[in-house]
Amino acid sequence: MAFLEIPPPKIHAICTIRRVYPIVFLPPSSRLQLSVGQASTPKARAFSSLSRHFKSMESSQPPLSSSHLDPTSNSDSGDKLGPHLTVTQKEQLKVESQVADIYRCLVGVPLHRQSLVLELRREKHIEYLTKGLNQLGHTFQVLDAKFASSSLAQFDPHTNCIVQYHDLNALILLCFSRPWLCYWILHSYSLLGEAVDSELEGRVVDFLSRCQDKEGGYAGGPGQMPHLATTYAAVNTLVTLGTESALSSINRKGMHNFLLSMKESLGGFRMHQLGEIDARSCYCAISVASLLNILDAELVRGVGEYIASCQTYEGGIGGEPHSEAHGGYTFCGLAAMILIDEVEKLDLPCLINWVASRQGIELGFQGRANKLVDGCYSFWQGAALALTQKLAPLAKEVSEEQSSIRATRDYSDLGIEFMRRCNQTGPLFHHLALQQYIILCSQILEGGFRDKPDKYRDYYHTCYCLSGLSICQYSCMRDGDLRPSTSDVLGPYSNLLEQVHPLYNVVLDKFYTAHKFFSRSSF
Ligand SMILES: CC(C)=CCC/C(C)=C/CC/C(C)=C/COP(=O)(O)OP(=O)(O)O
Ligand SMILES: [Zn+2]
Repeated sequence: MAFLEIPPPKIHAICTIRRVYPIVFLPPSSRLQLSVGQASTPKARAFSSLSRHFKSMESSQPPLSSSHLDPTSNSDSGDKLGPHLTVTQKEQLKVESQVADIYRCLVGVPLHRQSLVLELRREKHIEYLTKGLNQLGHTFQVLDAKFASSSLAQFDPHTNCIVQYHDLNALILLCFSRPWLCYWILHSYSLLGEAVDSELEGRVVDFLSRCQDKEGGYAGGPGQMPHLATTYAAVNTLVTLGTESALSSINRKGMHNFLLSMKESLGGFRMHQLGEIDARSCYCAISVASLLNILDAELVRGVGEYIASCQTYEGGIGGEPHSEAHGGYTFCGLAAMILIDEVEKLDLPCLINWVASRQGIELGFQGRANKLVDGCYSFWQGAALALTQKLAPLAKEVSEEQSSIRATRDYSDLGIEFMRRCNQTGPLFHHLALQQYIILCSQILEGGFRDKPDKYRDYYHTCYCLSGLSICQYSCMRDGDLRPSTSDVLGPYSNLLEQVHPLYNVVLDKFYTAHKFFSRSSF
């Protein structure tokens, strides 16, 4: 077959596929594409795909899909993929083909040029983020629901309704609230090692103070109802700013009352008054309480049992009991369990097995079985596995004695203690392969990151692709290591980002500052 003529060892040299993957990544659909391609020799084909790739990355516009791979196309060429394939199967083949095209670009590229191709475009990302920050500067008006959505969705100007969205996760979970935009942009900025000036910092603190409900908690905008997800975003933003005025602007007593008022009799938390209860709302509540040093037995009661009841037969965690396992909820459930020190209630080996199996042939993660790869799961799934590296390999039984200790348990140092633990194993995912997906398939050369080839960049994916990249880079750290070794950072070492605290997804140094600040006083 023609595709076999492409020499495989070059890709192998960039990313040694050790565990799940074959020596070289060439998915079956690449055979199809090569067989209908124009170029006549393997080298010519590799170079024509190289230039197509660069063109599409440079324009930052999604490349047009070729009609024979368009899953919605009913033309007879669509049948070349097989007349009996479902829409999802066709979409999967299309993604595999696009990703294969991108990776094939590296075939024959000399090592010193590979490093260029794998470079993190820091300046461009900062430029893209700064554009968003400047909008924040304009008193946040431009980031109201209608405007904020421009990076995620298109609005019909007549009805003011969403007519098209680019990422359902971002859309349904985050509701375009402005604290989320603050968090995505400022956290990305801090991962890149950038600080904001004091004028902008003051505006952000002032704006978030206006989102803070007088009874506690944060809303998506001034005068709106407080919500756990926006509360999480606002608190993480203020911790990321890390100044005295940012940290002291949080009403911790009010926050404790708000979290208690969201608590439901069986242990879970409601997202907002009369809102839904799920693993995500539990994580938001627990993460915020832990960061602010207001976590106590009253807030923790029943959370472990609720989250354990969301773990499915597959091993991952679903939103609610009996829902499908999903990477987003798996991260939330696992992180919350660690923060309340009840991780033994989960079937950990089964969870690890499920998450590790979500890293696919494209080298990135999917969110759930039989769905498409997406750059944002680099964090949700990657961080879940990074968390398990620090846990004892097997779940332990809880004794009666241990559960009685819980009633008087001090939760204030769990985030610190967790980072002191050494890794029990090496990474349980392919950390170099994932970096390859993030840099080559999600990174936009003009700045920002996207879900996958053929999608637009947005701040949500920029935040979670960078967070996932940081998780990968630091996943091999051993006791006493100050920085990751060069062999664990794909591309030039200048790609190295700041380290994140995987339980909260804030930069580690910012976490330490906040921890010290909130340890000083009780609320
Ligand atoms: C802290 C916090 C708010 C965490 C959120 C965690 C998170 C990302 C959850 C995902 C939930 C969900 C319903 C995804 C399905 O989207 P989809 O069907 O568009 O995507 P898929 O095909 O990849 O499953
Ligand atoms: Zn996504």
